[in-house]
Amino acid sequence: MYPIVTITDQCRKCYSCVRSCPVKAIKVEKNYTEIIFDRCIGCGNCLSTCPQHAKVIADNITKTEELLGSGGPVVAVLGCSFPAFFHYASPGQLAAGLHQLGFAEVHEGASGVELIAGEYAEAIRSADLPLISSHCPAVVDLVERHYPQLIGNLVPVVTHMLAMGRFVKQVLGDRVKVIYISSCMAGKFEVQAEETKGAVDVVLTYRELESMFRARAIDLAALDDAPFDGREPNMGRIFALSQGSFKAFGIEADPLDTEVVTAEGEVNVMGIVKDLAAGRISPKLVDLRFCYDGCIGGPGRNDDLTEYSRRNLVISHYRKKTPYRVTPAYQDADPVPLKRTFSSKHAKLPIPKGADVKKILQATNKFTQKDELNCRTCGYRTCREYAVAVYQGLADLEMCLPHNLQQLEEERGRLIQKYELAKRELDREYGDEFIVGSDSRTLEVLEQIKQVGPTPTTVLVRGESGTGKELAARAIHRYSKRNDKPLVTVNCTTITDSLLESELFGHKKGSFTGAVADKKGLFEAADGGTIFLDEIGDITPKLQGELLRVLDLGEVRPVGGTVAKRVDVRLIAATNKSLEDGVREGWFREDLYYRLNVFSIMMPPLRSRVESIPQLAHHFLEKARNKLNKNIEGIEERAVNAMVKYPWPGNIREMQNVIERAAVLTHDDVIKLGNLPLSFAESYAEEGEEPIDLRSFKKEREPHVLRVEKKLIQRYLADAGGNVSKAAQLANIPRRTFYRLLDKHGLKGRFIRAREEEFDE
Ligand SMILES: Nc1ncnc2c1ncn2[C@@H]1O[C@H](COP(=O)(O)OP(=O)(O)OP(=O)(O)O)[C@@H](O)[C@H]1O
Repeated sequence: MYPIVTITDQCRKCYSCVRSCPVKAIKVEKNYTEIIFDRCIGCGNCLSTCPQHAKVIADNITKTEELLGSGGPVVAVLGCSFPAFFHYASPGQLAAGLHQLGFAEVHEGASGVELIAGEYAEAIRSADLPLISSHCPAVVDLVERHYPQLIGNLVPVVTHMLAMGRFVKQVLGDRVKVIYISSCMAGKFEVQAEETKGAVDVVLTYRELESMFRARAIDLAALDDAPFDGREPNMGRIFALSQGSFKAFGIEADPLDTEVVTAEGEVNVMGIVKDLAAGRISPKLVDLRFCYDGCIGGPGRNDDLTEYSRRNLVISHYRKKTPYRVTPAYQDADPVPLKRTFSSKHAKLPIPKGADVKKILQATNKFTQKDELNCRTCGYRTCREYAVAVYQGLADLEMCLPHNLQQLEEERGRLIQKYELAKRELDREYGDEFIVGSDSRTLEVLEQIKQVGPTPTTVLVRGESGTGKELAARAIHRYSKRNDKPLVTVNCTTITDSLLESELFGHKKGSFTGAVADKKGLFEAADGGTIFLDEIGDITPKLQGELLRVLDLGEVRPVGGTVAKRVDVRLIAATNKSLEDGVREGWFREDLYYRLNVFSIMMPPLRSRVESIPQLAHHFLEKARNKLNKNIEGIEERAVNAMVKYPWPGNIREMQNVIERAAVLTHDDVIKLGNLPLSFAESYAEEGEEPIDLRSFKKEREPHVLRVEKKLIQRYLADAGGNVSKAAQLANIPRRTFYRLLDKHGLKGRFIRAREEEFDE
């Protein structure tokens, strides 16, 4: 298991981790960033810099608890910096707390420092090339993974942590499990390495230990001191401090010395390692620690304390006496093997050619050197470094912020253009003359709209389907003082109830499956403007309740949220259902009904707007002409009359469709009666007819059929210019049948005569 885990859906790709990673061991995936463990040195920078806490330490508590519960002996070894973390308890109280958790013995890691001190002194004596200390696992990883040419420079001695693990296991036997507790992250990587496996079983951070105490309600400050086990350390206790290793190893540090170099912190360490690798420096020993302030500044440090107070706490522990249970087994133990080897873990990445880098730079709009801003927002120091990382698959193109901004700007321009087009299209669809008609009912509706438009009153628009309810809502908004703000239209029947709720009121992240982020609702989108809820009769009582709340309190509460937001929205609702029936039958809330029905407008059906039919017909022709881009000049009078005569249902949309269809069908520059569906010709033919005798269907039908048949024959002949063969073709019947029909209706002689006269001329 890798010691650092990415919580992928928490990552927002801010590239903080990329910026803070000293060895670029972060790969950018589509939705998150991931650690490349082959390159990672375990410095822990990505943990502390992630603002979303998307990089976390893998859980070692479970493993620790498993070991403690297994019945075998488990020994705790506390890192040298422990006094700087558990400042609220004495070392003895901490030891007592660890015993309560089930640890058989508690040791100080500082003893391990004293175990390896002699090896260090010997290594320095016999070295013939610059030595690099190997007690900081992050430095060891840095060399093994990124500067393998320096592997021979590493002091071939285990860290004090591993020395302690080997020491405890040598005395107590291999059955014992050793758990090392410190502020170090890299230690977690170190115990997994092939060369050092088995010495320490688990590495915990102080914070993980603290949460174990909390889970078991162990209050350290309330415990009596318990003695430590093993060998009592001395100078090893100051190892965690800056330059503490020299004191602990017995090396005299002299500030004027250029042979023994010491450096802490990422920048200094990286600088010295680079210098060594390049052969620019060759001191006798470089003592490196990756963390600033040494090990008391490790990634798992106690951030409540300053470096100064952490240092003081360690020094005061060094000076004080700590209770120890001294046993001969440890005092007289044989020396443990402390040598170790290192190996190259360098993962080679492909090296791009100049042309590859250039191509990547160009893909992010960098054509000249001036375009390379080196702004570092992508996490890389220079645009070229970033381009190389893209080539190596570590970074991706969308990480370049200036490029992204430019793309957004371009995209914005494109969207504005699209929006303008769509708006123009809409204006064409719902032109200024939005409600056409001069019949008394339409005029009455227009008057109502003009009156209610400028007020803040809620309006309920009623009427059959396709009678122009939405048109009326748009007109009301246009007449209102909010007409510079949005009109948001919602059709309440097209989506499910739960989705409609989140669409209208918004939702909080995680409030239901798929709610991956907070989302604003349409009420918020319409703030300052108007919302039009079409088919309001179809919403469920639960949603009716929420709606009532918005109307009463003027605030919306997002799904899954607790805090309501104020909105200023005017509501226009429409329905083709009888809400009164709804109230009676219980599917519509009475309180909401009264709240909506403050001002209601009834859209008249087409059948009661007969007077306006010619006007509407020309209006719809105009629309069809624009839509089809066809040059149609008008509608022949017969067709208009047929439409007036036609027993329309209520739906005006139907009339619009009839005209659009006719406009598609016509080959001329006018729409003719024949372009309308057949039923129009029939009803036109009935014009002036005597009242129908409903008593005998057969008797009544015959003359109607004959009349229509005759009219049709005449129409086909007219359309074919009197040419019988062509007329038969248009009617899609045999020529002989057509002749028979001409004969039957007494038209034969007339037409044939007419044709003959035509030829004579
Ligand atoms: N008086 C009118 N003048 C011009 N066009 C109209 C008129 N009435 C209706 N229309 C047209 O008829 C179509 C239907 O209108 P609208 O969508 O407003 O009706 P609706 O009552 O809201 O329909 P539904 O009940 O299906 O939601 C639209 O294309 C609209 O332009």
